[in-house]
Parts: sequence; C-alpha cells; structure tokens
Amino acid sequence: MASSNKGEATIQAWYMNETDEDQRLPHHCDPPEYVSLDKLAELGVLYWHLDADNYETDEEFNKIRESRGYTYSDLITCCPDKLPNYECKLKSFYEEHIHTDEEIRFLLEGSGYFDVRDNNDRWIRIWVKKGDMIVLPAGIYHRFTMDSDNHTKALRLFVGEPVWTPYNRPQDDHPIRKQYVEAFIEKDQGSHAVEAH
Ligand SMILES: CSCCC(=O)/C(O)=C/O
Ligand SMILES: [Fe+2]
Repeated sequence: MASSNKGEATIQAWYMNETDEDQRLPHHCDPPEYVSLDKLAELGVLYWHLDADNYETDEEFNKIRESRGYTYSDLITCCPDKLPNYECKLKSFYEEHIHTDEEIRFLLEGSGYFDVRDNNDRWIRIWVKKGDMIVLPAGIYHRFTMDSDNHTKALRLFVGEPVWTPYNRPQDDHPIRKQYVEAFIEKDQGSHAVEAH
C-alpha cells in the first residue's frame, strides 16, 4: 500500500520550476503541476499519514515498522542548537545524492521539502508536514530543504545499523543506482515500448 490518509491529511507534491530563487520557497511551475501519490509510488516513494503525537503506541505505525523491518530509530531536529554543524548539514542535505539504503523520515513537528528526480530527470518537490511518513528508495536521486517555516523534527528509521552516507551525483555507475534504475525507471520504459507496438 502506497499511502494512508488518516485524519484527512494528504501529501502535496508538484513539479518544480528551476529558478534560482531561495530553495525554501515552493518553486511551483506556472501553472502549478501537481503530482499524485500513484506517480510517487511508481518511483518507489512511499507515504503514510500517521499520528505524530502518539506514534509509539500507534498500531498502524508499529505495523509498518515491523513489516518493513525498521529496527533502528532516532530523532533529528533541524535547528542551530540541536543539529551539530547546522549550516554544513543543511548544505549537504540539499546536494543531490543517493543512499545505499532507504531514507525513512516521519515528521513529528514542522515541515520541509524532499525533492526527488522522476523518470525524465525532472525534480518533484514533496511537502512533508507533521504526521507524514515518507520512504525514499535506495538509489533515488534526492535532496532535502527546510521550507520558509524553518522548523523540522523527524524520526529517522533504519533496517539494522544506520548508514547515513550520501553519494553525490553523478552516481550512475553505482550498483545501487543501477538497481534503482532497473527496478523503477527501465521497467517504465519497457512498458511504453510494448504499448507503442
Ligand atoms: C528531515 S531529515 C533531514 C534530511 C536528511 O536526513 C537527509 O538524509 C536528506 O537526504
Ligand atoms: Fe538523503
């Protein structure tokens, strides 16, 4: 299942314009081009809206955690007092990169933007807010920025011992990138090739 919209909330995602404006602004196209949860799921991005205030005892959260094997968790608060090397970290979060594992974040407070590349290498901006849990698959090109509210507190989850290393683009020969492309990009081109005949 790609999503759950408990409490009416749903995620907002859209194609970005490529202007040099402040990264914390929404960067909508003109007119705005919204992106559906199905499109995100095609790229391997998963989303749930959950109870951020009582997540420790939340059945849905615990089910996801168990079924996906998320044995590790910790908290990250993006503010100068709580995040060592704040400026440097924010800069590195916004460098386009991949990881060798899923990136799993559950927003407990505040909001922010995860940007992911689609199958045509266009940026999709995903606006995450309190209660949103998002999974980015290993090998997807992505980045993160705070929005103009400047406050993000998130639970980070991981399967086993966490590895946070970002591999900045280009990583087209990285085995994990190749696996991602085969699973989520080439399968798409294959189905269009069949349709075209
Ligand atoms: C809201 S968590 C901060 C962003 C982050 O941890 C990361 O790895 C971005 O790619
Ligand atoms: Fe990342």
